[in-house]
Amino acid sequence: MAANMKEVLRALGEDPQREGLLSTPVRTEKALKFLTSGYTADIEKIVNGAIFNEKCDEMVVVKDIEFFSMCEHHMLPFYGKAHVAYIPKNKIIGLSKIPRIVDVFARRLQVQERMTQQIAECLQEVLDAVGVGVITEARHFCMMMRGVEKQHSSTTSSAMLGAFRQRKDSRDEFLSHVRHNSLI
Ligand SMILES: Nc1nc2c(ncn2[C@@H]2O[C@H](COP(=O)(O)OP(=O)(O)OP(=O)(O)O)[C@@H](O)[C@H]2O)c(=O)[nH]1
Ligand SMILES: [Zn+2]
Repeated sequence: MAANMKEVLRALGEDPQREGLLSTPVRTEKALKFLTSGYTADIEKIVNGAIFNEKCDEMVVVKDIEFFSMCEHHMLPFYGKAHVAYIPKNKIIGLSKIPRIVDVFARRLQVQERMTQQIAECLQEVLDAVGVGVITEARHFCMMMRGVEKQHSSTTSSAMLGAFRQRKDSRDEFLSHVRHNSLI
């Protein structure tokens, strides 16, 4: 990857041998590998057995989870917040695992819609929940720095599974949590 980055620098009209760029191909490779590390993540390892039997069937919401992803069309960042909810079937997940799962699917070349769906499907598979809902809100650099150059537009995408798809009251409860300012 680093060798190819050298060629990219040359194609840009740069001199890869100048001092400031000498380590750039290696740095870029490292950065890109980190930003796409979700491809090699192991969900089982990440969840690490943190699934607990608990007599609980009320909605759990973890909101305002920041994420950074890369659009697969331009390889430019899109970033924002994910809001995740589930209704347990007497099985709950360690709370920190939810942002970890968000990162697994954010750290890839993505479209926002697919990322949102993948987060929901992964949680559903891990938890066998009554329902899972995911809403993401993001700003896309490919729409800001270039192209249509809109600085203020944001994109919302959602994936509703199980009860969240079938029942308006569950969806509404989730949406009211997302809309309300934090209590703390
Ligand atoms: N649905 C969706 N589209 C995205 C996402 N990220 C980037 N895009 C869009 O992907 C499209 C690619 O369109 P093309 O016409 O092939 O590419 P382009 O000529 O660079 O398009 P412009 O951005 O309009 O200049 C653009 O409309 C982008 O806004 C995403 O997460 N979801
Ligand atoms: Zn893009």
